[in-house]
Amino acid sequence: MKSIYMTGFMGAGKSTVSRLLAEEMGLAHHDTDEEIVNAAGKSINRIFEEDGEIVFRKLESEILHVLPKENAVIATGGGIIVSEENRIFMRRNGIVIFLYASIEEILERLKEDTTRPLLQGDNKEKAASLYEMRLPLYRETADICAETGGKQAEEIASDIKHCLKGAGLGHTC
Ligand SMILES: Nc1ncnc2c1ncn2[C@@H]1O[C@H](COP(=O)(O)OP(=O)(O)OP(=O)(O)O)[C@@H](O)[C@H]1O
Ligand SMILES: O=C(O)C1=C[C@@H](O)[C@@H](O)[C@H](O)C1
Ligand SMILES: [Mg+2]
Repeated sequence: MKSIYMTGFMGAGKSTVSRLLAEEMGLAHHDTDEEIVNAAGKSINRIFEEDGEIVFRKLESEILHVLPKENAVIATGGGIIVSEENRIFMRRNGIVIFLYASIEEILERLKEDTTRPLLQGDNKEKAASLYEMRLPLYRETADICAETGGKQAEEIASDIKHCLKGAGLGHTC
């Protein structure tokens, strides 16, 4: 089958849910953020600090293009959809699943997190404006939208699997 690209804002649960979904469906699992860290040999924070976001985005797009286009579940980074070329690539080559969580839920999930450079500092307005700017891009790129609020990762993975099996594409949220 075509690979599954999981998209959504930071903290939506892409890394967590994609791993479970891959296990449940017997597919390979990849995470663009992990691949970037491995390729660069340093953390995302350090890439942003030492090389800048533009270099990070270039690596992210390169990695997206070389990951398997079949039989894999791929967790993407929260900003992958900012590039139109990446959006077109994912739509053309795979099934795109948008994990939706409200900004309140995201800020709650990530309140202790120090690994996401774009959310460092206690600037909720900045996070909310990035979220609002990206929301239409997640929506327009998605084949399936999965609501994550109030659900455990296992339940979300299982909902997605059933949706895919029933070919119930086209959910909105
Ligand atoms: N459904 C959920 N309910 C509550 N917490 C969750 C849920 N899914 C994930 N989390 C928690 O939220 C945090 C972020 O999850 P995860 O790393 O999977 O997000 P992500 O979408 O991959 O983020 P990023 O875009 O930054 O890579 C983790 O601490 C994880 O345990
Ligand atoms: O939303 C974003 O722009 C990001 C999300 C993370 O997955 C990482 O890719 C990085 O922290 C940037
Ligand atoms: Mg992740």
